[in-house]
Amino acid sequence: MQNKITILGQIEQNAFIQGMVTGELTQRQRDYYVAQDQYYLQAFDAYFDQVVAQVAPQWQMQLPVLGEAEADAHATLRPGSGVAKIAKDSVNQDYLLHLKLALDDKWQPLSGLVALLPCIESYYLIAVKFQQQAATTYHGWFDYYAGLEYQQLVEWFWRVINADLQQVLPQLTADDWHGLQKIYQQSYQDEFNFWQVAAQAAE
Ligand SMILES: Cc1ncc(C[n+]2csc(CCO)c2C)c(N)n1
Repeated sequence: MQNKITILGQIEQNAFIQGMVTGELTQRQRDYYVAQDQYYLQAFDAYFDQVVAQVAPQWQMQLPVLGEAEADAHATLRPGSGVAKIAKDSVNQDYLLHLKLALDDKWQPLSGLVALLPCIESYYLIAVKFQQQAATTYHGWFDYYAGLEYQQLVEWFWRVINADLQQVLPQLTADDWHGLQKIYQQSYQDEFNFWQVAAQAAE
């Protein structure tokens, strides 16, 4: 998991994240991020449902229900009319393809959960890290992802992955284990790339 820490560190230094912390993002950067994320979340929701359908009913029942606050978190980025004209980019497509392939991997739902975990946990870890120092401009974003409701979703993922891992561990070969680590790793890399292209969209 060493690499996770490295990539998360890079994400934290990314210019878009830092712009949310200091309150200095251009309209174009915000529009670009929100446009890409609308495409992303649409696909993500379907993948998420697919994975949840494969976990034990006991876990399904414990899945925290998120309210509408996430849309508000996005709204704090104040997207403008430029959003509608931005097409899905290749970083986004590569990320979604990676998720799709992970959901077809033989270890389900584990490989799906492991692929989706960085999407879920990285936002929480970023928000917790910068919540105290973030300027008021985009504070709603940090408050939402560091908040109790979102934290419960992250903890659900960690619990379900741990339980599932315990169960299948005896059957996992070294190659399988390596494959799962690579899936997790790649999602972190794709998260980083996603922030990078948004940062680069500055005018
Ligand atoms: C590129 C990208 N990666 C992760 C998230 C975070 N995220 C993914 S799904 C979801 C809500 C759960 O239904 C959240 C918070 C994002 N928004 N965009």
